[in-house]
Amino acid sequence: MITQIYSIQTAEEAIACVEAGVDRIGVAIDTGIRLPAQVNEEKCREIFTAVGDKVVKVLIAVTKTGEDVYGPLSRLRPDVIHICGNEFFATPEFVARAKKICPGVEVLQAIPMTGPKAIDEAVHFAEFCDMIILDSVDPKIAGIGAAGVTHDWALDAAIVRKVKCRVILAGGLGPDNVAEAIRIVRPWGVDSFTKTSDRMPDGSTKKNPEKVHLFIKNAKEAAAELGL
Ligand SMILES: O=C(O)c1ccccc1N[C@@H]1O[C@H](COP(=O)(O)O)[C@@H](O)[C@H]1O
Repeated sequence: MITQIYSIQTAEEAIACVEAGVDRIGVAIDTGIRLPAQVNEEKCREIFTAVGDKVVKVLIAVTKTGEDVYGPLSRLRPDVIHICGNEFFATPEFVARAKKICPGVEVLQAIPMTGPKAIDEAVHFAEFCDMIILDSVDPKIAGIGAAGVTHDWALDAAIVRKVKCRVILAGGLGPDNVAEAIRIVRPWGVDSFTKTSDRMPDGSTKKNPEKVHLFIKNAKEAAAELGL
C-alpha cells in the first residue's frame, strides 16, 4: 500500500512528509489555471531537490491541451506526471511524448468519480496509462480532485477488480476514514490533500505533519491486516 500526499508547497513540508514515512509527494504546478496549492517551477525544483530520491516525486497538472506540461516535464524530471484537468485527458500520444521527453516518467490519469460511467472511463485509461487515480469532483475546483469529499467506494472497488493497472484511491481521505476505505476498495495506493492539511486564515493550506503521520500509520496498518 503506497501513500501519496498533496499538495506540497515548501521544502520543509516535503521533508516533514518524508520523516512521516510517505511514499509519494505531489506538487501542483502553475499552468495558468488557479489551483488551491500550486507553486511555480522554481519552488517545485527546490522541493524536488530537497527530497532527492527519498520519495517518489509527482507533478500534478491541470492542463487544457497537454502542451504546457512538456516543458516542466523536461526541466523538473518528476517520477510521475498526474493529469487531472477536466478538459484534457491523457492520450496514447501524450503518454509516448511524455516518456520521450522525460525517460522513465510514469503517467497517472485522474478519473472523475461522478457515477457508474467512471467504470468504462477507468477501463479505457488503464489500457495505456501506468496508473489511474479515482477522485471526487468539486465544480468550484479547476480539475478532478482537491474536493475534500468522498464518493461511492463501491464503484472504486468494482474498478479495482476490473482493471489491470495500479489504482490509487483519492477523495476526502484522512486519518479517520482511510482504513475503512482500504477495506472496501483494496486499492494499490491511497492519497490525501484536504484532510491532511490545515486551512490558514487567508484561505491557503499548509500540511499538518501529525495528520500526515496518522494517515500513513492507519493506511499501512489496515493494509497489513488485509495482507495488501
Ligand atoms: O492537489 C491539488 O492542488 C489539486 C488541484 C486540482 C485538482 C486535484 C488536486 N489534487 C488531487 O486531489 C486529491 C484529493 O484531494 P482531497 O484529499 O479530496 O482534498 C489530492 O490528494 C490530489 O491527488
